[in-house]
This record gives sequence, structure tokens and C-alpha cells, in this order.
Amino acid sequence: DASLLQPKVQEFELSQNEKTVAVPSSYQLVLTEGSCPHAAEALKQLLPNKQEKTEFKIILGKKGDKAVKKYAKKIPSHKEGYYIEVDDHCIVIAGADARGAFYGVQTLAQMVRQGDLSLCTIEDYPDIAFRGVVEGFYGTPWSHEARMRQLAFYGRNKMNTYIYGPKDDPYHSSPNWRKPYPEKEAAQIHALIEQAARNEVNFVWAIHPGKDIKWTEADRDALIQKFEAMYQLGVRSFAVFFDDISGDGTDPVRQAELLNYIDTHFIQQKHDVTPLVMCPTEYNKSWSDVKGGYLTTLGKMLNPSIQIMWTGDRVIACIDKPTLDWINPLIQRKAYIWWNFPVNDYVRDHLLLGPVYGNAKGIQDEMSGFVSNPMEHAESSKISLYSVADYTWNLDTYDSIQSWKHAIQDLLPQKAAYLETFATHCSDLGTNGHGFRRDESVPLQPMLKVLAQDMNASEAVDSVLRECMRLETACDVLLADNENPALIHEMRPWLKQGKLLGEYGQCVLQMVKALNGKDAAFMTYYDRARALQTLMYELDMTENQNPYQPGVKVGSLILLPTLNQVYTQVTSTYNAQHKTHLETKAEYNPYTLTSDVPQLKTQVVRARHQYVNVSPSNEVIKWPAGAMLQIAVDQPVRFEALTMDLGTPRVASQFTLEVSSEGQEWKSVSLSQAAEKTEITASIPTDTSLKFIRLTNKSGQETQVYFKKFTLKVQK
Ligand SMILES: C=CCNC1=N[C@@H]2[C@@H](O)[C@H](O)[C@@H](CO)O[C@@H]2S1
Repeated sequence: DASLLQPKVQEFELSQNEKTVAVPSSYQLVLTEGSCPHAAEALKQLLPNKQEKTEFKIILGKKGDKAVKKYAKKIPSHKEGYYIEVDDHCIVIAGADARGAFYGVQTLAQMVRQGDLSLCTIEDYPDIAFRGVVEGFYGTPWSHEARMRQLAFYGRNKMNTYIYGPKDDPYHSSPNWRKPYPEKEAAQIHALIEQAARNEVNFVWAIHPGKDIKWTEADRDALIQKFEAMYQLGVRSFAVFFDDISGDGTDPVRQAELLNYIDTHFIQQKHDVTPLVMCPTEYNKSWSDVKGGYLTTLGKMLNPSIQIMWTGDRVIACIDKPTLDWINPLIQRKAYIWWNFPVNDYVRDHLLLGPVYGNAKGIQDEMSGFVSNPMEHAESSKISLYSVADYTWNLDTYDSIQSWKHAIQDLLPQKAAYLETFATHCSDLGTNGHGFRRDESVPLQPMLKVLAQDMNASEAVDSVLRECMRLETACDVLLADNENPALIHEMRPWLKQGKLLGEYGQCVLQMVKALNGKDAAFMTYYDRARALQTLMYELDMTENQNPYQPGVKVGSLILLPTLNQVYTQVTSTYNAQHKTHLETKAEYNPYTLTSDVPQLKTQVVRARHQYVNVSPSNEVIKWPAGAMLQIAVDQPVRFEALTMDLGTPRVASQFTLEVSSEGQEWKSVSLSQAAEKTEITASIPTDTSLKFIRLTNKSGQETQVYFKKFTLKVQK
């Protein structure tokens, strides 16, 4: 069944309808020794029983090999393409190159897993040249074991690129990009390179020097030396990242000169190294100032073989034809897409387990590469990565829902149905600084909308009740499952939250059913619903704590909000009927953020214990003159202190901090910042209670700062 092959093949033909041949228990292998070593090794793993004197033959080779001479014309002319022919007594796997032969074996492996082989021919090849993953997120870099498993996963799914660029690896970025890796890390990278080769994956080692690079020969040579050290470790693909920096490192002329020098004096000098990849400082349209000339300078100056990465119209954006029609002419080459999904380093309280959708079909000829920036949760990212492999190999036949179901089946075969139920309610990002959202709880949305309109609609009550039971069950089964312990370990906090949510939903809907029944029944469900609200809040306050978006969110788009709305309605109705004063608030956030700084206006503000945090950003913030960031609170509170970190020394004087009790009269509060420190503090007078606090850029001009921390301390 060709639709089960992953990625979907370009052309599949049954040669004799319905005829099949059993998977050969033993076979004679015909190949040119050493021609396709990784393909041969993969075939041996798949069908170990090779014998000379047997009738069945498997022919394996690449274009030019004598073994496949007879089939040469059928081999697709695309790089990494392959031809497969299954006959009564023979299977042929002929690659356009060694990697194509390896991919042919991967396809055969999937056919073998399906059972008897249809007599057929397959002509297949990838739509996009470089396909795979860039480990380029902020947060805990993937472990060595996780990377080893990832590379095997890329081999099986025909992804040929893994870009190593974890922002928090000190030897990839500042301060140690000039230094060679210590012994242990070097050995691990060498092991990854060997694993990548076995799986026909280009291991691309990236360097991120922009934070402190000097435009000197010394630093230029230091970079070449580091690349040389990595070459000695076995690296044959290289990248230079200039993203998320400010200051001298952002000069496009300097960047282009350095990159061309590296290209000419290193990349071109080696004959076994793939084209250099670079990540620009202006890496998305919303940040680009075309007149400023950054992109056009790179486009004009950079050697044509150097690939330029691009995230799209915004930092987090899906890729379509207008996106590419805008950027390609500016950089005078096909953009190499860095797709920021399922990366969640800006929404760390959410797991992104939903379908991969929103990228256009028919744009395969406008991109030179398409790599996904994943979550720090390696196993959980595989749901999306499976579909990215599917999409980038064959754009026009890509079906996001079918691919998502196959991805889940592939990741957890025994418990796929349960993982699908859980993932259905764990896919949106919640409000976030980039404004990027995903759909969630899709099959249940119609009934949730009916319920929101009329909580007594019995069909809706029953179907949402059943789904909440399924969610609770799924989370229990997954929490106890050991088919993929690494996956369950990553998801555990969210599985626990999903279980509580499923139980909470059942209580709320039982409250609706008990509304006109016995009060004791209603009160029991009410007590348990309140208890579950507390347990969900406590889990959100204690697990997955991090300085960015701490906590554990599940069903945050529509399931939890609808259940909370029904909770409030049914409790208010009960209060009216019984003259009681049961608590009707499910959860609420007393704080509201408003800002006219474009990159901050949708930042999330959340109270945790005695602190009020605004979610930090990973990027360079352009703060326009006169623009402000304001926090407002429903009920007046006494703030004790503000602690900020704008990632920049001597910047406090550009800002004013003001407080107000009602939003008319504003009093300014002094900001203090120690010399050479980036942290800024303010002690706020507690003589009057306040409802507003705002920070304004009063310098009269735009300033570029980071936004690493903004925390208010509330008086107990
Ligand atoms: C084309 C270059 C993209 N470089 C980027 N660096 C950052 C990445 O390190 C983050 O993971 C990502 C999501 O927060 O945002 C930008 S995207």
C-alpha cells in the first residue's frame, strides 16, 4: 500500500495487478563491493539471510555500477533518487547515488514490514535538496543518546541534514567558540558523525561567533582553526550563524567578507565538504529593513554556493510562495528555510504535538533547504519531524492529518490511539510573543461550542463527557507505558495535567447533570471540581519551572476554557437556585500587559506566588522612542520591587519607570543599574497601593535591547 510508505514516493506502479511475492527468507545478493556501504549495511540489518546458492536475487547498486547497468535508464536523474523493481524472483534497488540506494533500502524495509511484496516498480526522489533538523533552540541541548536516536530516525525517514547549533552550547557560541571541544564532548561529536554517516545524514556543525567576534585576522583564523578541528573530528558540513546578536557582529559587509574567506580558503580547499550555510542577522521579513541594505549586501557579496537561511515573514511563520518571492530576489539565491516549528523555547509550558500544516505545496523549486527547529524534548518532537520529512520529500502529496496519524503510529505503535487522544489536546501554543497559534481539540470543537452556548445541551454534555473520560484514560495508560520510556519521561508533567483535566471535565459536566437532582450529588462534584482546579494550579506552579514560561498547560485553547466557563455558569445557576455562595471563579489572571513595543505587545504576564513575571524573549527588541510596556492589575496591590534585565549595560538612563493608583496621576520611580551589569532594579514605595506600572523609552530614539527578565515583587 503505497500510501503507507513514508515519505510518500513520487511514482509507484503495480506491475501485475494483485500479484505478490513472499519476502525472501534467503537470497543471493548482487552488488559492486563498497559502492553503497550504508545501503548494504541497512539491507543486511533488514534481511540478514544472504546465501549464494538460492534462486531469489536482490540487486543493489548505484548509477554506473555494473550490477544495475540493465536498469540505468530507469533510475531518476535526481540526486538521492532511486528505482525499485519487485519481481517474482528478484528485487532491484538502484540509486542515483549511494544515498539514493540507501533510501531505496529504507523504502523496501517499510514494504517488508507490510508483509508480502506487491510486484511493482517505484521511481522516487526528494523534492528539496536539504531536508532535516536544526538543533537551534534555546534551552537544554539534546542529550547524546537523544541525538544518536534522532540520527537513526532521520535515516529511516530520508532526512539528510542535521545542523548542530544548540544556542546554549558554549563551544558552539560565545564564550568558547574559539576553543576546541574538551575530550569527552569531542568524542561524542565523533560518535554522532559516525552515526550520521551510517544513516546517510549530513552532520552540519554550526558556529555562532557573532556575540563577541572581532573583525580581525586573529578571529578569522580562530574560526578557520575551529572548523579545521571539527573537520579532523569528521565534520564535512559547516554553518556560520549570525542570528540573535546586536552590535559590530551585525555588519553585513564584514559578515560577507568573512564567509567568502571561509568559503574560499576552507570549504573550497576540501573536496569532500558540502556548501557553507549561514544564518543572517535579519532572518525574517518583519525584522528586515530592505533599504538598510543588509540582505541585498549579502545577496550581492556572498559567493553563490553559500546558502542563506530564512525563517519566513516572521520569526515563527509558515512558508508560502509570497514569502519566497519576496526573499529570493533580495538574496539572489533560493532561501534555505529554517522552520521554527515545533520549537517551543518561547512557550515552554506547552508541548506541541499537533499536525504539521500551513506550508504551501508547489514551492519545492523555490527553496534550497527546509530544516525544522524542534523542541528541547527530542522524542516528543518526532511527531512533527516525521511530517516534516514527509512534506519536504514530496510536497504535493502531503496530507497533514494522515501524516500526523502515521507519525504517532510510528512513534508509539502499541498505544498510538491513546497518544493521538492526548496529542489532540496538546497542540496550541497559548498566547505568545510571536502570535503563532495552532489548532487544538479539533474533533471536539463543534460540541464544545454548543456547550459554551448552552450548557444543558445534553448531546454536547455527553460527547464532551466521553472525550474527557478518553483523555483521562489515555493519560493513565501513557503514564504507565514503557514502550518508549524517553517519550513518556518528557511528557510526564503534561500527561499528569491532561489526566487532571480529563477528571475535571467529568466533574463539571456531572455538576450540570446533577443541577436539578440531589444537592448532595452536586456538592460532591463541586467539591471535587474545586479540588481538581487546585491540583491543576499546583502542578502548573511546581513542574517544568523555568525562568521563561514556567508551568504545564494542556487543552489551553478551547477545552479548559470551555470547561471553566461551564463551571462558572453551573455554579452561578446553583447559587441562584439555592441562595448559596459557592465560588464561581475557575481561574483568572488579575494582571494585564499592554505595550506599543511591537515585539512585546503580546508577551504573557503571569502571577506566580509573590512574583509577577512578564515572559522573556530570545530576540533583540527594537524599542521605539516613547514606546512603553505597562502592567495593570484588577485590584490595587502594593508592589515592593521591580527587577529587570535588558541584557545591556548602562541602559537604565534611557527609560523611565512610573506607577499610578488609578492611571491618571503618575509618579516616577528611580531605576538603578550597577556599572557593567545588565540587571536593573527599582524599589517601589509601598505607602500607596497601585494598579498600574509602566516602563517608557524616554531617550528620544529607538533603542535595541534584550528582554531577559521583568519581575515585579508583590507585598504579601
Ligand atoms: C534563520 C535563522 C533563524 N535563527 C533563529 N534563532 C532563534 C532560535 O534560536 C530560536 O529557537 C527561535 C524560536 O524562539 O527563534 C530564533 S530563529
